[in-house]
Amino acid sequence: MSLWILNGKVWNESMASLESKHIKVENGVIAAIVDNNEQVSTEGSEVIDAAGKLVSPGFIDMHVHLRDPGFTHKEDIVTGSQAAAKGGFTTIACMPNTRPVTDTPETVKYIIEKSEEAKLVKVLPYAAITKNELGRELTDFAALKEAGAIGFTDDGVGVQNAQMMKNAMALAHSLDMPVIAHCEDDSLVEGAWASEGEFSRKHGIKGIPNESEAIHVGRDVLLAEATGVHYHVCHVSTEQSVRLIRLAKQVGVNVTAEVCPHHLILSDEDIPGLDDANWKMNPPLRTPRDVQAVLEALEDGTIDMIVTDHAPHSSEEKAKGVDLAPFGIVGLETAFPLLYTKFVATGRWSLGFLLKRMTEDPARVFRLNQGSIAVGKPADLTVVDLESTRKVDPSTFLSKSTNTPFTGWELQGWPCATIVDGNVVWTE
Ligand SMILES: NC(=O)N[C@@H](CC(=O)O)C(=O)O
Ligand SMILES: [Zn+2]
Ligand SMILES: [Zn+2]
Repeated sequence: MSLWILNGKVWNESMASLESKHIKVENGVIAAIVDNNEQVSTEGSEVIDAAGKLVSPGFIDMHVHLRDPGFTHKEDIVTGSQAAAKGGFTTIACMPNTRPVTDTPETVKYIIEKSEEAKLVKVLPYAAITKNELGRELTDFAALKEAGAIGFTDDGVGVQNAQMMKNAMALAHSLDMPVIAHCEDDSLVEGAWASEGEFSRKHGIKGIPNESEAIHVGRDVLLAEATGVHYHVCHVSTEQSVRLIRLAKQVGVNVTAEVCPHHLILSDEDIPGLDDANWKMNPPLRTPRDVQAVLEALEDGTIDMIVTDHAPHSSEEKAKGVDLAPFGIVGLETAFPLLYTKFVATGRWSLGFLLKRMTEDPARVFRLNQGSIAVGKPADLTVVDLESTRKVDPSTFLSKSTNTPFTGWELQGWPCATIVDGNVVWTE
């Protein structure tokens, strides 16, 4: 079965411009890319008319919570994959803070099998560093790798003990696997939910200091240097973390990092008040100074990629109020239009830069055979209508959850079709 995607606009990095192309897909693989003024025979093929639309490598999101097994009232592998497809993502990596925690080969295999059955997007499971993410005992890294885990992380919590982290890194390195870290020192956080800044001062609430994140980043880049492991920092949110990662990269430590759209776009000063838990996430929205720092770090390559940290929670859970509600916001269905509207439409970034940080860079860092449009590559493609504008309306989300602070935002550049291995898995 073959497919032609006709007249789509493909980003050409060397020309820094869009060029109209016809793309042929055969057996799930890109078979030809030709100039759109060339005559092609589409007889017997499926055809997608992409005239006027962007055709991008499928977006890759290395930080997603699918909540399956165990918390399927928030999300499951199918709905999370549908939300990903609607957001233009063709590959997602899912976090192990499920119930049970993804700390055994059986749970890793369950995720792989269920996502393969769903035939939607590619789902790459992370496994936990410690059993039940309790920080007490390492999981069986070799068996988890064998089952298909792509890296180790206790996302949701920081690994508090330095020796435990060092042992994890040494073992992961011996298996040629990365360690992905949620950086948070519990002793510096205790009960707070918002950042130490204007917002916490104005409302007289306890704040989370920047050092709670950066202290783990500093510790871990030293441990990564000592062990040689590929160490990847989750959801970087502070100026101090950026400084440490930049320095570590300068001296050759094998460290990479990610940032979320909300930490690039919102600060603590945007939080409307104390009654909407959709502004509560971990790490918290930091000060405007931190927002500038992570933005500049993404731009100069200190931070390698953008991820959503899609963290669905039910409306009932979020209605418990800011102190009791769980941390986290959904992200898959708004990420691209948010970033396009805020940074590309305003002229701060080129379109190519945004696409690179959402495709080629995550593929490079995690050694995935995706992230570019080239003959012989899997036909994982996203079609985007860069002209379309629409308001964020959570009632249209395919995710089971609607916990977003972006409701009502007028955004431009919505995905309109998502193709995985040559199959259309979502279309408007
Ligand atoms: N980011 C969040 O606020 N929440 C995540 C956990 C995490 O990513 O640390 C979750 O699992 O809900
Ligand atoms: Zn985390
Ligand atoms: Zn997370």
